[in-house]
Amino acid sequence: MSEQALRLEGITKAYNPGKPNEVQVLRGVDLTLAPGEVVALVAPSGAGKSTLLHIAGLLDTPDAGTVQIGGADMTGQSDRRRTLTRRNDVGFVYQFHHLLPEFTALENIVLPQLANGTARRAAEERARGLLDKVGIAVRADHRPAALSGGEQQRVAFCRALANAPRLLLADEPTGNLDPATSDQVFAALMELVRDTGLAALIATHNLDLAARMDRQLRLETGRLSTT
Ligand SMILES: Nc1ncnc2c1ncn2[C@@H]1O[C@H](COP(=O)(O)OP(=O)(O)OP(=O)(O)O)[C@@H](O)[C@H]1O
Repeated sequence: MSEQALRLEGITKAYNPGKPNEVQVLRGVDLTLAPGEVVALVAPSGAGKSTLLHIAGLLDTPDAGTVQIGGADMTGQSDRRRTLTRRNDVGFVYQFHHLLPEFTALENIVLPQLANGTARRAAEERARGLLDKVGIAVRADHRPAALSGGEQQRVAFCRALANAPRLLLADEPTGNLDPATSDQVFAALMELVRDTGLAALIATHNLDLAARMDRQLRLETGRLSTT
C-alpha cells in the first residue's frame, strides 16, 4: 500500500501559552488522509481551522504531536527540510487568490515550477495543461486584475498544483465567491483533484460543498469528530 498523504497524531497548539491571554486551540487532533481522499473540514469561526491547516502544511509547528507527510515524520526536521517538503509535497489555496498581480495567469503557475528547478518549456506546458483542465486556457495571458473572481481562484488552484504535490490544503477556497460561481469553481477544483489523484483537506463553511467530499470532519473544542 502506498504511504498516507497526511497523518496527524495528537496535535496540540496554544497561542500565548502560560500567559493570561492563552488560547488553547487544538487539544489532540488525529487525522489520516489516504492518497486520493478528499475530506471536508467544517468548523465554527475561530475553532482553529487555519491553525490546523498551517500545522498540516508545515507553516507552523504544533506544541505536541506529530505531522507526517507522505510517510515522512516532520517532527524536529530542519527548516530547510520542512521548506523542501512544503514546496514539493503540499499545495495551498486560500479564500483570496494571492496571485502575483504583475504576472499573467500562466506566469503565476510557471514561477513555482521554475523555483523548483523545472525547465521553462516544461513548466509552461504543464501550466497550459492545468489551465485547460479548469476551463480557462484562453485566459493564460491575462493578469489577475483582468480575470473574474472565479477565474482568479481557478488560476490559484492551478498554481497550488503546479509542482504536482501529494497533498492539497485549502482554506475556504470558494468563500469569496457568489453561490453560483462558488459551485462551478468548486466543481472545477474537484475535477482537478480527482484527475491528479492527490489528497485534499478542504475547510469550508458551506455544508452543501462539504457533502460532496468523501468524508466530513468537524473541528470543535480543539478536537476532530466525524459528522
Ligand atoms: N497569532 C495568534 N495569536 C493569538 N491568538 C491567535 C493567533 N492566531 C489565531 N489565534 C486565535 O486562535 C483561535 C483559532 O484561530 P484560527 O485562525 O485557526 O481559526 P479559524 O477556525 O480558521 O477561524 P475563521 O473560520 O474565523 O477563519 C482564534 O480564537 C484566534 O483568535
